Amino acid sequence: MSRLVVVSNRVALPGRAGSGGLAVALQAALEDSSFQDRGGLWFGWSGDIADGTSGQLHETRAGNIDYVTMDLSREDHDDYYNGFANRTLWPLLHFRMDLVDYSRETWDAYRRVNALFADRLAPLLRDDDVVWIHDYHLIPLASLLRERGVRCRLGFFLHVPMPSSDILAALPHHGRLFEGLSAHDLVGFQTSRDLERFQDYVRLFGRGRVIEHGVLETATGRRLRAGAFPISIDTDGIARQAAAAVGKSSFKRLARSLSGRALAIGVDRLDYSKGLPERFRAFERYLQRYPDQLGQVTFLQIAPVSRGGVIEYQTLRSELEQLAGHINGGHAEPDWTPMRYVNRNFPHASLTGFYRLARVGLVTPLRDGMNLVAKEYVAAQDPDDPGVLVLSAFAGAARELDAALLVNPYDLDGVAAAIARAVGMPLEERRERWQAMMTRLRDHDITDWRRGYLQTLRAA
Ligand SMILES: O=P(O)(O)OC[C@H]1O[C@H](O[C@H]2O[C@H](CO)[C@@H](O)[C@H](O)[C@H]2O)[C@H](O)[C@@H](O)[C@@H]1O
Ligand SMILES: O=c1ccn([C@@H]2O[C@H](COP(=O)(O)OP(=O)(O)O)[C@@H](O)[C@H]2O)c(=O)[nH]1
Repeated sequence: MSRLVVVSNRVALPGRAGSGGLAVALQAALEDSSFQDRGGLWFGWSGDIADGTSGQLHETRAGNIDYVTMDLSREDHDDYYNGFANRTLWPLLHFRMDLVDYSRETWDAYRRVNALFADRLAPLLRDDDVVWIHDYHLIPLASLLRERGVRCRLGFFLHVPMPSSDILAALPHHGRLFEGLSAHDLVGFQTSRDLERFQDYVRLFGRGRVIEHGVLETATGRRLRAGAFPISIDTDGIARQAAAAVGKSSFKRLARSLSGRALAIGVDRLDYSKGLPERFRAFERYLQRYPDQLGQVTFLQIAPVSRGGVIEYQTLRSELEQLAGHINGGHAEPDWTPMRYVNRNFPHASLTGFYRLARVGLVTPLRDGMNLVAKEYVAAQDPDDPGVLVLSAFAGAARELDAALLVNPYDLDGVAAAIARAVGMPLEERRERWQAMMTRLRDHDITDWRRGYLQTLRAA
């Protein structure tokens, strides 16, 4: 059986805390016991900024996984990660043309860092490896590996949305960037909508052809497979962890602090794609519109700081601080604060308990590739008394979790109404909705995602 080599910008290094669905999901996929005996290599950025130049490698091993990571210099980190990846591609891929940065320097740095990834990775590869490259940071990597003589099977998975082709075409270098994808044997997306939009792009702007659904011919005449592979979670593992969390002090402290009130919870990186200002405003709208429920719900928003070096994220942080203060200032009582806003990162072992305690899970991104928090919230519920998921129709997860209360995150009245409905929902309806979502998550867990993708890649 061939070795699996996973390549991503973000690596979940053993013993290092961090948030973000890609690292959480890949770690779960690689740790799966049914896979462990084959072993694997995870290659990516070390998370550290070097004093000098980029490229210093670090190696470590845990279980059957080798981790090889590379430092970036301050300049490369600023221009590749903060710059082209997170100020150009991230807003573009999340339908935010208004936030796209068009500077040419960061595009050069993006190409340079991808070339360095290729230089360092190519000597580590064997011809019978299966290489699985992840996300928008590394779109050109496969073509750069091919230029360096790499012949093994190469797959790509995009964790974020694929926007409509008209949006992609607004990027000055879109042709050069996206033709790099054709060096892969398989390109995977989160949902069939993302796949369809990519096929439209290849047809309308990429000078390629759709031979049949999921089989494309690019401008260079090369054929590649493309498909939808919705990422998932370790469903049973999360359920077990949540049940066990009830005995933990973090769970008990939070439960005590609610004084019998219902909890609504949001857990998101502090990112404008997550729709946090809209969610805060919708919660305020709920407080205004449903006076009969006033004082019954406490909203806890956990939002660890993310990409703090990027100006748009700094601005968002200030906006949220103001909004949280405004909402509490206007609605708090001497014995009740409607909103709690926390910028800390919590380990999964605590988060799963918080999810289980929450009567309402608020997951309302403006756009999201998948959103694993939505899936984790469902898996963490008590089957006898499950909470209600309020989920944005614009998250990839909404395609599978359609038994949630689906909302348009821009429609504050609609979100407020969904919160009120969730708070008052009878037990029987909560159980029915939860059961439908949990069945889906048990059938399509993280192991199913990894197997489905890799089987298709091996067959491609
Ligand atoms: O690595 P960071 O810059 O700290 O950001 C964290 C990750 O954010 C994005 O996650 C995406 O992947 C999730 C799993 O597939 C998905 O559920 C979510 O919708 C996406 O936003 C990003 O795509 C990753 O590369 C980052 O590591
Ligand atoms: O304090 C936190 C906040 C988030 N997460 C995890 O980070 C991931 C976020 O993934 P998601 O797909 O929801 O969004 P992303 O951050 O990748 O855009 C989930 O597994 C969360 O449980 C965490 O471990 N601690």
